[in-house]
Amino acid sequence: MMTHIDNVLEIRGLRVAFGQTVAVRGLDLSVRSGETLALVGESGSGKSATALALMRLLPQAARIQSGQAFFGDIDLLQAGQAALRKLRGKALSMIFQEPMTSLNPVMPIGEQIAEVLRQHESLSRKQARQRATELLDLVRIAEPDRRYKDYAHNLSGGMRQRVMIAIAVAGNPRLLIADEPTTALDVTIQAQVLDLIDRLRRELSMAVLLITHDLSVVAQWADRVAVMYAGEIVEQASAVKLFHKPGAFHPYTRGLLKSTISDAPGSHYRNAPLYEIPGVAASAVDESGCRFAPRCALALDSCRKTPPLPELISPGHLVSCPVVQPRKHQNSSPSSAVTHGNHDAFALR
Ligand SMILES: Nc1ncnc2c1ncn2[C@@H]1O[C@H](COP(=O)(O)OP(=O)(O)OP(=O)(O)O)[C@@H](O)[C@H]1O
Repeated sequence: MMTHIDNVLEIRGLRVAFGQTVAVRGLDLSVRSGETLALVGESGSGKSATALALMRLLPQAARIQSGQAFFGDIDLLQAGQAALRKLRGKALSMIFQEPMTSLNPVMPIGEQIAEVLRQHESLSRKQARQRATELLDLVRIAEPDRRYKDYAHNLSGGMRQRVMIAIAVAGNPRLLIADEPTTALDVTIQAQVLDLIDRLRRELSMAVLLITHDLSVVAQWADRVAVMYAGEIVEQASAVKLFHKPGAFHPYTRGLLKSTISDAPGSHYRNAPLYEIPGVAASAVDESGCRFAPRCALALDSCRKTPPLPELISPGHLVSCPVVQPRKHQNSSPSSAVTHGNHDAFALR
């Protein structure tokens, strides 16, 4: 097996558990070469567990129960440590939320980059220094020669994240996994860092799997969006479709969209009132029916019993919800949808 020619990564049936808690339950997802795919969902939905499973960096307490994740012809979930060492930081790279914890506090940042370079390729000290300085320049750190000798604590949060990005792209990755890369930063710095990642994506022809809970980030920087709820992908669509076109969306996605005041130019959710999805996130143990049903105003009786399967409702738009395909379920009674007077999903179709 290997990935389809257009895909850099193909995940099938990924299941990750922390003891009894199933964090990721049968996740299917592909990342296309060169695209930014945003993996979106609220805290605890399993985004980080997915990323860490792909990198094979899950904590001891976690176990990959099943699945495949093809990166070229390598199944990341089966690969041995030697194969993983050859991939990580090179063809497959990751940046994390808090760069301070990943940088060595007692080694100048330039030297840290040079050291990573020397692990990748056989470079002389001088060549590694030269290339590290170029990388600092690539991530737009001014006066890279001088900054080479700085320590992490001399840098602002945004600069530290730039250094981490320089390290992550040093091996020319085909896929960069960015897990909440800007959550710890001020909003203006966030935009700069995301712009940087996007520029590098184009210049280095890499794909980006952007993990975030922030839909305004998605609207601006993603090509496609996968919405995750309680360990499953409930919807996949292009960002254009999600933010700029009316349509039928998964009730959870609609809640997310409504709860985000999107500043994206032209977004039809712009200035929408802040909206909270009622209820708490699904218990990670309960297995039956749709995981979102207990919080869903549109849930049918059948939703509580049968897990919904993903259906292609328009080109490139997959939804796991029978309610957004009402014509196929004319005999079911959309009881709560009627009593709540919430016909959006039907009206928009
Ligand atoms: N170290 C751990 N031990 C036990 N359970 C964990 C651990 N890490 C995560 N989990 C559980 O796995 C599930 C998914 O967590 P994960 O961190 O992947 O979510 P997330 O969507 O990335 O959330 P966040 O945005 O808060 O990081 C959660 O239900 C969480 O309780």
